[in-house]
Amino acid sequence: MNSPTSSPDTLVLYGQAFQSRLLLGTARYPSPAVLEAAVQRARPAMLTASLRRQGSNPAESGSSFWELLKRLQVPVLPNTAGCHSLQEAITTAHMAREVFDTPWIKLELIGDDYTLQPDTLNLVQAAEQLVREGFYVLPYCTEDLVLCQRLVDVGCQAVMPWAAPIGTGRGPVNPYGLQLLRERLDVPLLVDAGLGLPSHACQVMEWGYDGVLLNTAVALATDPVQMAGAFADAVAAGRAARLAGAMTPQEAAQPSTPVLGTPFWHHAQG
Ligand SMILES: CC(=O)[C@@H](O)[C@H](O)COP(=O)(O)O
Repeated sequence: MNSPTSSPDTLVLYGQAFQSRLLLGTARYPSPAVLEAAVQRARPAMLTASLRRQGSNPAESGSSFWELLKRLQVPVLPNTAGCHSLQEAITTAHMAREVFDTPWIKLELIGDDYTLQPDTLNLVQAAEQLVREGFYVLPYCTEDLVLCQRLVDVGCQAVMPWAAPIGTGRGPVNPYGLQLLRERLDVPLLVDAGLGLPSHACQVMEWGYDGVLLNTAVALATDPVQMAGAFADAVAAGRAARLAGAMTPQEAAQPSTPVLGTPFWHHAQG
């Protein structure tokens, strides 16, 4: 984490600036060594960690996973993965704040076990309570515009819609909905879950998303370290393209090499 003014194009969430726009999950890697190498390659803004899934207390020494997290020196974003009720998510967030000594929480409240779709009916209430308690809440949600607007209304300074169900790697299944959401909401938006290829990440960044959070596509790649690098490069490329301003697609072919006149195209002529 850096000061908000350290670079001209930083990701700023809850007033804190990050040099990378990629957030990585830490589950399902073949080994701690591979996870470590993947993180070193991608240098993500944050690493998610689940208290419930790791099943041990990071405050206790001797747990190799928690030791590894500390060694990596990447900010940890605890999550409430696996929580199915509002109270369970709130309690897990409280525990995470205590053990990680951080106000950050990725709020995951599962409403359907088959699709792992978030419980959109209770998510807003959970987010509202955690924001009121001083948490920096990053809610995992669907791309529903009204839901995302309500999350912003209750104080979420960033929102994380899915591209597709967690772990499917299908990429953005509702491109129209995700693009519409980007147009309508003026807060940082990060796509969380369902990305399978670096091109998916690049695509959502080109649409103007501020970052992506992913896990499975890197952890289950044949070479997770190389894939971590590919995603980091894709996120940076998509962001650069967004900032560069894409050309407008044309109906008809236009020769890129004019036969006569100047080889330079002046905007005034366009
Ligand atoms: C680990 C984590 O934070 C996941 O909850 C996240 O949603 C990533 O999803 P994928 O595994 O589909 O990338």
